[in-house]
Amino acid sequence: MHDDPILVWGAGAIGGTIGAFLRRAGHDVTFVDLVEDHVAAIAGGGLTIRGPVAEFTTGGPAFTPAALSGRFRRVILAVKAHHTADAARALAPHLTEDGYVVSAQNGLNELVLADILGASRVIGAFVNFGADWHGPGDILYANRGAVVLGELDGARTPRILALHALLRDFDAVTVIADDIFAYLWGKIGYGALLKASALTNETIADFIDAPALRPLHLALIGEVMAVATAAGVRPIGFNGYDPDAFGRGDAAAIDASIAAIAAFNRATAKPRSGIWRDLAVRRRPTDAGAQLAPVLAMARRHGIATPVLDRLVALIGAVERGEREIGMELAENLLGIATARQGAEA
Ligand SMILES: NC(=O)C1=CN([C@@H]2O[C@H](COP(=O)(O)OP(=O)(O)OC[C@H]3O[C@@H](n4cnc5c(N)ncnc54)[C@H](OP(=O)(O)O)[C@@H]3O)[C@@H](O)[C@H]2O)C=CC1
Ligand SMILES: CC(C)(CO)C(=O)C(=O)O
Repeated sequence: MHDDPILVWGAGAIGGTIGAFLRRAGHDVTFVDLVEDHVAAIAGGGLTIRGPVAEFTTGGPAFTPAALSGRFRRVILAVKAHHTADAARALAPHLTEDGYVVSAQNGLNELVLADILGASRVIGAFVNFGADWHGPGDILYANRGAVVLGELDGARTPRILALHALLRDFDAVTVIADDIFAYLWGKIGYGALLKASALTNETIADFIDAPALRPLHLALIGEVMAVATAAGVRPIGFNGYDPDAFGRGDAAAIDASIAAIAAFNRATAKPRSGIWRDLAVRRRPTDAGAQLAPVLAMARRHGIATPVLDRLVALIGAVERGEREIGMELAENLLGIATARQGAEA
């Protein structure tokens, strides 16, 4: 172990999986998490990765934020979007002036991190592998998926090359992007489908494959693409998702993309999204609103209507507050907004 230590902040499904692989590869990894019994399990050598991709147990120094001391040059942040600002403020004293935080998250958290830590101390990342935290030290690594890194300005710096080499010890096909925001916006479109699927108990694959829901899929992605275009971003696809197909309304290419996304999501041990798991299993607030907040704010700034995304956030909020129950009725409610919108535009 002679490289710079790595701090994983948020050692749940994503942070725990990446950190465990790096630890197994011989890197000096320290873990931070709010969940005390999970921290104790990791510190006691009981961090288990299980599932179809890999099975092993490791461990390493692990602390709650309050118990951590020292400063680090390399931090991997993997908390949910609604915890990003709190985590950034808590980790700031542990980040060296010349260090960086890489956001292994869904959403546009890089913008929040840049505000709090300064843009030069932030590296972007996009992750689409599947994992679930099942209990202290117990993480299901359900499927491999795209892992992409990038400096916010796309530069090929020595630190991005070094981070790339590091993360290839997690997934050998990790790539560096010239425009990481294009990938993050790609995940926002794809993620809108995942969020809508979380209103039901359907698997992601069945939800995406349902012909009756196609107007909803088109409306969700259409709204995201409209905001991305206004923001000057051309989203990039991954793991079957082809945003260009949706952007140009190419029916055959959309069919192929939908089929490929469904196939990708059938080959996983995590058939439902993290948001569904928070709503249905863990019964706690999700980060759906926080992931979409900057997108909806940009839509408002550009005068773009997003009725379907607005209703999606509202319905997830209603489930979080216990006012609505997950079920197909909620997807049909959302579908009604989508078809009304498409009718008005026809
Ligand atoms: N899981 C997946 O398959 C995928 C997840 N993602 C994204 O990855 C990110 C991480 O998600 P995931 O790993 O699933 O989430 P998890 O809830 O499994 O892990 C996050 C961990 O961070 C802890 N935490 C929350 N706030 C803080 C804080 N301020 N300081 C330290 N620890 C904190 C959480 O504790 P507590 O539980 O108490 O909040 C939890 O243990 C999210 O942005 C998610 O959308 C992206 C692709 C796939
Ligand atoms: C479903 C998954 C793993 C992406 O494939 C995801 O991003 C999530 O659970 O939020």
